[in-house]
Amino acid sequence: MFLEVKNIVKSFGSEQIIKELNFTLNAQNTMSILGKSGCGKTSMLKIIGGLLSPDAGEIILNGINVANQSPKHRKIVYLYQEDLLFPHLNVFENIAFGLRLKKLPENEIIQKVNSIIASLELEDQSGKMPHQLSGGQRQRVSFGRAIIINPALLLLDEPFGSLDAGTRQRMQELFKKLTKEFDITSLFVTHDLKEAILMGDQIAFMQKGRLKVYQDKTEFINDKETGVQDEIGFWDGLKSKETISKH
Ligand SMILES: Nc1ncnc2c1ncn2[C@@H]1O[C@H](COP(=O)(O)OP(=O)(O)OP(=O)(O)O)[C@@H](O)[C@H]1O
Repeated sequence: MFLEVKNIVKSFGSEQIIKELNFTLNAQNTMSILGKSGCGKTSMLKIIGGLLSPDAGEIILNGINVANQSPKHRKIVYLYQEDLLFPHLNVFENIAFGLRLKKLPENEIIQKVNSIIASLELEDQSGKMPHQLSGGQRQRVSFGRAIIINPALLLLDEPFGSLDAGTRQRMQELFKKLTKEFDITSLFVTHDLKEAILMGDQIAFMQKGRLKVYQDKTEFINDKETGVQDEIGFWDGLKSKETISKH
């Protein structure tokens, strides 16, 4: 198993916000995590990424317990909705940043960055500064910056939350393509039911600090707690009202 999270617990004061977190994830798979506001999703990602210390538990990544390692040693990238691009660097340099830190030869940097820019369909934007880009384009640059350093695990916190429906759909398709192309393993937090189903090889639902991982999408869809049945009921109700009004 590529990622094993074992018995993670976390409290703030008397409030236990993460309760016995246990799950596993195979390499090159995406787990969608759905849950209401305040249920503990961001805290869980921050613990796995090393930005928040758990009170107890283990995070085993590729056979190594990283729970006590600093964030920069974990090879985990945490990407959230408000992407953080360097405002004074253009698209190419924002994406190249991680490689420059590693002091790779210039020709290798150029080749790698241009190849990612092409995969992200950003060829025409390469010289632009972040403030000259649309929200969806900025989000793609963030992906590029994350992917180019080959993270062992990518943590995505509602990455498409601020995008309009059409851009969001294109980003979902692009993300699917890139995860295959770059062998990415990821946890994908979303508030959107459809997105959770589309993006995840596995689906989990968080409620009051407890994570329930489903065996398959059917089990997730049939669980009344997730809200999928209410959604289906809503559309079915609308359809039958239309049928009645047509007659
Ligand atoms: N630094 C902190 N100190 C005290 N309580 C905190 C802290 N950070 C988070 N919490 C609490 O922990 C709980 C979980 O917060 P978290 O941000 O993980 O939720 P979330 O599921 O990501 O919510 P959202 O979907 O709204 O982003 C909330 O009750 C929140 O108030």
